[in-house]
Amino acid sequence: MKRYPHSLDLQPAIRAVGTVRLPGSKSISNRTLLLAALAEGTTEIRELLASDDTHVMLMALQKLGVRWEQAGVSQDYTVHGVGGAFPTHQADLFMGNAGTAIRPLTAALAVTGGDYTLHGVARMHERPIGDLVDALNAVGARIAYTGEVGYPPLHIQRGHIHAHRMAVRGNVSSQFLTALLMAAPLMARDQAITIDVVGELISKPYIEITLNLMRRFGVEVQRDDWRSFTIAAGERYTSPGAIHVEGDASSASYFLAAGAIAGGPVRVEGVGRDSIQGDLRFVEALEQMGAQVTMGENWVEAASSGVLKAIDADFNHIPDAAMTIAVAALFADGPSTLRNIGSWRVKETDRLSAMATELRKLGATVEEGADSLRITPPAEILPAAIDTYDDHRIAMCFSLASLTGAARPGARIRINDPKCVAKTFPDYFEAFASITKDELF
Ligand SMILES: O=C(O)C1=C[C@@H](OP(=O)(O)O)[C@@H](O)[C@H](O)C1
Ligand SMILES: C=C(OP(=O)(O)O)C(=O)O
Repeated sequence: MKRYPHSLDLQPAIRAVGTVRLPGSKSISNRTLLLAALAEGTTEIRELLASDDTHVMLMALQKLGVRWEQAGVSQDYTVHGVGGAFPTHQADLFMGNAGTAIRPLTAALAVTGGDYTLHGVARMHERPIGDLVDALNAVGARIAYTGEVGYPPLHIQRGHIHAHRMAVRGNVSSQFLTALLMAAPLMARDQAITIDVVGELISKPYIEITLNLMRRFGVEVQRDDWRSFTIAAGERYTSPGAIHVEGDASSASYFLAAGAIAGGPVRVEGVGRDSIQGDLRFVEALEQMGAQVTMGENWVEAASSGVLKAIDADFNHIPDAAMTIAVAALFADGPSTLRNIGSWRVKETDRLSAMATELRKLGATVEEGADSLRITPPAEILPAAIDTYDDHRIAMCFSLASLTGAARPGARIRINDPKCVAKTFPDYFEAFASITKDELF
């Protein structure tokens, strides 16, 4: 893995311009790995993301007896599907801090049967999983907490699943519904299964990614809006042969915001107008702020010729990319408000509180609500050492404060513990350096 120093100093840059080839989508990579493992047949996965989160998924699948090979030093993998049940019935699995690994694997292991323990880094043991465990145990799974109730570590034993209807709460994380949807065909052997969402569902576009990939692996889900999802009896995953992983739209947000703040154009390659990732809707927020965005089949570009406009919007549908808007708001012409982002509190860190603290270091006035942030930009961005809380997105989005916008110049930014970017984007700072210039041409 990459080596970064304990802290990284970013000099102010007066222009952002260039092209970045994006790493693969985390959400698509980890879903594809699991579906390929569960499917009948062999799947070629092209351009899988290389990062901590995909590493824990690959290692877990290996421990579960799934065979896969990497083609040389490329990010192309061959996964030999096991056709429903994992060959290894006992395993201790380290999940790091990957929500996209622990949640779907918990459901898949609980319904296929065996004796498994799942644990992760300290923060993983503070991230809720109770709604998913409740939904599974209610239909006969046997999942126990070995630490605090409601949180990993988990001990999964063979249960007796008898379900034609399940219910799951959707207001803490959409990953619980994603996990049940992906595991449902493993349960729906003789009868259809309906999953009802109880209460509000957050982060909805991630469910579209789940349904899209399930469809590519041969399983069609009938849905009633966002309320209930039905998987017919006898559906099973079959390999589509090959799957190409799109570039990561959340990772794209940093470069596109750089183009919007500091002139541009900045182009990202690997994701484009047919993307299945909701985070691409981040560009709508950039446009509202006054940036010019253009999009092709496999690229997106952002530029700006003036002062960014303040924004007041609901960001529930793009919780990850919304962090990028919070830093872009430093360059706006007035106070911005980000609403409906309460899920930030249960991610890599309490992101609402951490973002407020770090934005204040740069001179911003920040009001932290229960599920919102109001950011008033400073007259001048102050030099600061940004703490990253082991949160890759904090490390990445605060790099933007080193850019010079039309409203105010960027500052000298130190990023403490930058290596946390390895969760989704190990080469982030090299890619960022490649588009920042300290002279106009
Ligand atoms: O399903 C997914 O791939 C994800 C869903 C989102 O989580 P929540 O549903 O918990 O908001 C997002 O923040 C996370 O990075 C990836
Ligand atoms: C919330 C995130 O990750 P996870 O998939 O672990 O939930 C994230 O990547 O911002």
